[in-house]
Amino acid sequence: MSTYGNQVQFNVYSTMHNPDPERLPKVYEEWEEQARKVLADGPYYYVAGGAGGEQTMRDNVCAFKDWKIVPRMLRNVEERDMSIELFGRKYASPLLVAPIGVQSIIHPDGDVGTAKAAASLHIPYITSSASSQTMEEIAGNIDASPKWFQLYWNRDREVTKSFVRRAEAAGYEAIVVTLDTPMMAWRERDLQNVYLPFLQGEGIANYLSDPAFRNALSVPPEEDPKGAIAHWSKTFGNPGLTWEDIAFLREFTNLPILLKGILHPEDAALAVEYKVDGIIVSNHGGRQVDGAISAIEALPGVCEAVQGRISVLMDSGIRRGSDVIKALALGADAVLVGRPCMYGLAVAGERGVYEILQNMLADLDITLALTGCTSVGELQESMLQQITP
Ligand SMILES: Cc1cc2nc3c(=O)[nH]c(=O)nc-3n(C[C@H](O)[C@H](O)[C@H](O)COP(=O)(O)O)c2cc1C
Ligand SMILES: O=C(O)C(=O)c1ccccc1
Repeated sequence: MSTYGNQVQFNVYSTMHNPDPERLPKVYEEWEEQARKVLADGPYYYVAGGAGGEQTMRDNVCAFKDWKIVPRMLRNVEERDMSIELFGRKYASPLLVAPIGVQSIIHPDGDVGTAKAAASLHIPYITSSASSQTMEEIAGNIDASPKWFQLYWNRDREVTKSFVRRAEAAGYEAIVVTLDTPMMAWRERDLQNVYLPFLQGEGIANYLSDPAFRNALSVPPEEDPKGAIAHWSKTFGNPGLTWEDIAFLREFTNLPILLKGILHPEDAALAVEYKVDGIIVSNHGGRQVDGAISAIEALPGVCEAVQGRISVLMDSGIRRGSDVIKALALGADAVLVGRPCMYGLAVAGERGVYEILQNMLADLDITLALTGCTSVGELQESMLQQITP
């Protein structure tokens, strides 16, 4: 047997015979602890912090505990397959790397390092509109590996259109429109640390290199960087967005469109009506609305509304293989891994992200087998028991 899962499992276990000289953690929480040690307060809390009192951020992780896996036995789980299909393309596993902006504040390897780590494990990478390196540079570093582009809808529609065309030209295979961030939330940590990386010109590479963005400036960013940053701040978010803008985008591109940040079943139904290809159930890692429902709690209601008509992905709280199992059993087709990759990046750059993802894949493959399944498609809600507090 030479499945993908078996290969990652073998790679992970072989380190028992040849211990890693860097001694990178295997315990997930240790990555978090080490990241805390290597990052200064500003960048650390930018990544690890959430909106308001951070209740939703904590709930995202805790709510997974309300569902317990009930494993099945004697089911011959020797041959396994973690692959999935989305929009007519086969992917090696149900993991994707979540779009995360400003990775230059975490490690000099930045977005390119994270993207390369994902690519070497055949995991799709979602480039953020707020990436530190341009979408073209990131794409150029991962060649034919699967990649999607996350769109922050700019107030200037010409910039938005230009981003989509650039993403198409650079080989991105889907557009993820993030809906939950028309403005930055009330983030007490960042306010206290007086830390907003964009104001230092971090995370705006796609804008500074964009012809439509540059057109709107009276002086080029090279001559007046402060003016360019000020223009970015004024135009970045778009609180005026409505479903009609989604209808416009549907006409504008043939790439699959996913809406990220859906939590309400009625919005999920609207997404179907507006003919997008998928949604991502997410509360942005608890970084936007404190007090919002956790993503895993929202998932069953959303899947019920969608009835399999479009793809449903989820993020916010995925930390281990068993979390992936639960999300898939509750109806997700795939999940996005966010902060864990950033802790890996902080600790060991590209190599750290690779380790985080490889460990999660191996954990997922093993836990899938021990649950009594040979493919992720077999996962269903009847394999979980909900514990009501
Ligand atoms: C530092 C940081 C930056 C992020 N930047 C973006 C972004 O640019 N675009 C986006 O759609 N989501 C962004 N997100 C949200 C992630 O895509 C994802 O929804 C979130 O991290 C999931 O929560 P988790 O990481 O706690 O599992 C960001 C998250 C973090 C932690
Ligand atoms: O910080 C975030 O959560 C986020 O989505 C973002 C927004 C703008 C630029 C960079 C990241």
